[in-house]
This record gives sequence, structure tokens and C-alpha cells, in this order.
Amino acid sequence: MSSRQASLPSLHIDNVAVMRGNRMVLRGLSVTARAGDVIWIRGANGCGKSTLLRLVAGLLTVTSGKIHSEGRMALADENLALDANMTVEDALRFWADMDGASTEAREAALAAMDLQELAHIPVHFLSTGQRKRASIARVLASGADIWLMDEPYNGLDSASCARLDEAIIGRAAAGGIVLVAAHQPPSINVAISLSLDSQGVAI
Ligand SMILES: Nc1ncnc2c1ncn2[C@@H]1O[C@H](COP(=O)(O)OP(=O)(O)OP(=O)(O)O)[C@@H](O)[C@H]1O
Repeated sequence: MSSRQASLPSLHIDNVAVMRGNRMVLRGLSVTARAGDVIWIRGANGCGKSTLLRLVAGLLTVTSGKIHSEGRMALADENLALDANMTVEDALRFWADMDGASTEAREAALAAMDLQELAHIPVHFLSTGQRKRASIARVLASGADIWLMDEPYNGLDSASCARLDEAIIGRAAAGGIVLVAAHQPPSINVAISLSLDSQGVAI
């Protein structure tokens, strides 16, 4: 029982502030997420949503405060992170191998984002929305406990938005944690709705 509990993902953001350039972007931000939680982050352009995801991913360092997490993470942001010259399938396989993900997980991710018919074409042939779906499939295939998704709905048609909703609900239901930065209100039930004002303060 105790070892199972120890493996549950968690995220503690404690009184975090971060300076970017000469500007304080986030201030006094505290959030706690547990297995099964979806956190929806909203706020105006430049308020710090991407900054927060990159801090959690460990790609940026806090100026003050602390972030502690348990669990493997995968980030989908504006960087595609897929080799444009590889086929969709090979590009996803590259990451799945790095993540130690199974063939089944990779195929399930392709199916979840309706990419099977595009699996054999090079990534650079994909349309904007198709590229977005491939980037989301990379996160789905990773088997990561904590998904960090920056504007994942941008560029997706309504069917793909529904597929993404389903994937997020599924990850949370399976005991994961999902952070979504988005401009639109949540289309699914979320445990925590985090609105940042223009100073990066939770309101
Ligand atoms: N490398 C950097 N150096 C200095 N300032 C930066 C850097 N990257 C981002 N910023 C600034 O940090 C602030 C927060 O940016 P961030 O990308 O987190 O905003 P956001 O809420 O995700 O915005 P959007 O809704 O436009 O995606 C912005 O004012 C931005 O100009």
C-alpha cells in the first residue's frame, strides 16, 4: 500500500516567482496537484502560462519559491520536437524509444489522435493541425505521469479537440496529472482552474 502511494505523481508549486529579462513574470504562485487532477491555466498574453509550464518541466529556474514534483513529465509546447524529415511513425518511435514506451502505447497514441493514415508521410508534409496532433501523440505515447500542454487546442478542428479532451480525461482517470495552458475556458471537468492576471498573480 505505502509503496503504491509513493509512486503516485504529485506537484507542489510553493510561492514561486520568476524573473524573465528585467521583468517579474510570476509572483507568489502556489498550487498543489495530486494524481487525477487536471489544472487549467488561463490568462492574457504574456501573463506567464508558458513560463509556468517550462518551470515545472525544469527548463527554467525559479527566482524564489520551490517546485517539487513526483513522476515523469512530458511537455508539448510550440516546439514541435519531432524530426521534420522523418515519417510521423518514425519520429514518434524515436521519442517512444527514448521514453521506454511500448509499441502498443505508440500505436494507441497514433490512433488516439487519428494519425494512422498519416503515419508514413514525412512530418514536414503535415498541416498545422496535423503537426499539432503529432506533437500531442508524442506526449500520449510517452507514458509520462504528468503532461504539460501549452495551447494544445490551437489549430485543432473540433473532432481533434474532442479527441484531446478524451485523452486528457483518460490520463487523469488513470492517475496522471495534466496541466493545460489555454485561452479558452475548460471543455472538461478540471480540478483546479488557475487564472493569472497580467502580473502573473493567481486571481
Ligand atoms: N527569454 C525571455 N527573456 C525575457 N523575457 C521573456 C522571455 N521569454 C518570455 N519572456 C517574457 O515573459 C512573459 C511571459 O511569457 P509567457 O510566454 O510565459 O506568456 P504566456 O502567458 O504563455 O503568453 P501567451 O498567451 O502569449 O502564450 C512575457 O512578458 C514575455 O515577454
